[in-house]
Amino acid sequence: MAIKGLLDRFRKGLSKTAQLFNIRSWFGRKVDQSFLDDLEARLIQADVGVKSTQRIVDRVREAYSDKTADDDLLNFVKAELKALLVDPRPGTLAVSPSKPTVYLIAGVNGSGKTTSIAKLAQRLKDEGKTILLAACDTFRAAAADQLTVWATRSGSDIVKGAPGADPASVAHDACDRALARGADVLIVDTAGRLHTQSHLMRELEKVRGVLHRKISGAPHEVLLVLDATNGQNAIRQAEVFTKSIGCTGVILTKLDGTAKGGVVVAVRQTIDLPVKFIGVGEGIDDLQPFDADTFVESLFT
Ligand SMILES: Nc1nc2c(ncn2[C@@H]2O[C@H](COP(=O)(O)OP(=O)(O)OP(=O)(O)O)[C@@H](O)[C@H]2O)c(=O)[nH]1
Repeated sequence: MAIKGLLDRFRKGLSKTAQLFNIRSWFGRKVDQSFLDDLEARLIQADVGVKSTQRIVDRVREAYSDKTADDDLLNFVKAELKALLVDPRPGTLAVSPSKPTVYLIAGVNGSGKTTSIAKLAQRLKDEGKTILLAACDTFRAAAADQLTVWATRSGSDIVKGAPGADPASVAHDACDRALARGADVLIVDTAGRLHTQSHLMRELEKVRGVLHRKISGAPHEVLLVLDATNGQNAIRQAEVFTKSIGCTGVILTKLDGTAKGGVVVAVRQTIDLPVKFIGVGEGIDDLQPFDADTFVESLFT
């Protein structure tokens, strides 16, 4: 997508957070304690996180005390946010040298997992790849049906088990089919789980184990789907999942529905996971690769 188109899509999707960050409306104000308090409150409200907020406010205090807020200060705040988002790791998804590349997708119910898998499948399909979906959420009866609808729409193949079947055995069958058919990518959907349900965590570890045994280097990414509207709670979920299954990246959904867009900074700073994709709407094109520059620019329109 052209840079301009991407920026527009980000802007539209992030407009709620951008309303909080309307520093332009503060132009002409003196940078005094009341200004710094306002800035702090906005950053906290946007769920940037306490530590990162403090760092930004301190840096603004050092550089701008008793000056007047202007474009220069705005650019300074943007640069501070970008610095907090710098990530040396590649933003793109890992690709295995041999077929199939396996992506394991996890996240609590309602986080936007199924929708994100559908959007990801469509994206990879558009790149000319063949996709196999594995419906390993056998816990929730409707999950496989939902995934089947999306598989049909994106023209992807799907492996599913009977309701209540062992998810690890579905994963096993999916690996066999992906290998037999030479699929480029195997995307594995898993049950949504709450961190209090340790048996479900163990189940996820079991699925991971099957993928690892069946396919060289798999899973090549373990992507955690987090709902941005949960703000700091999403961070706590991420800590639990990462401990259990070693996530490699985050898909942060529903940024369009929240002013808590600052949670992107918290994900990077608190749990040290790269945000790989962000969801900025319900449409099939609304899963976008995360780009720190475009993200920050979209917050200050
Ligand atoms: N506005 C908006 N809605 C989204 C986004 N991603 C997902 N949704 C919506 O969130 C709701 C839940 O999404 P699902 O994909 O069903 O969530 P899930 O995690 O698979 O949940 P279960 O199927 O219950 O396990 C749906 O109504 C989606 O359309 C997004 O980026 N923006």
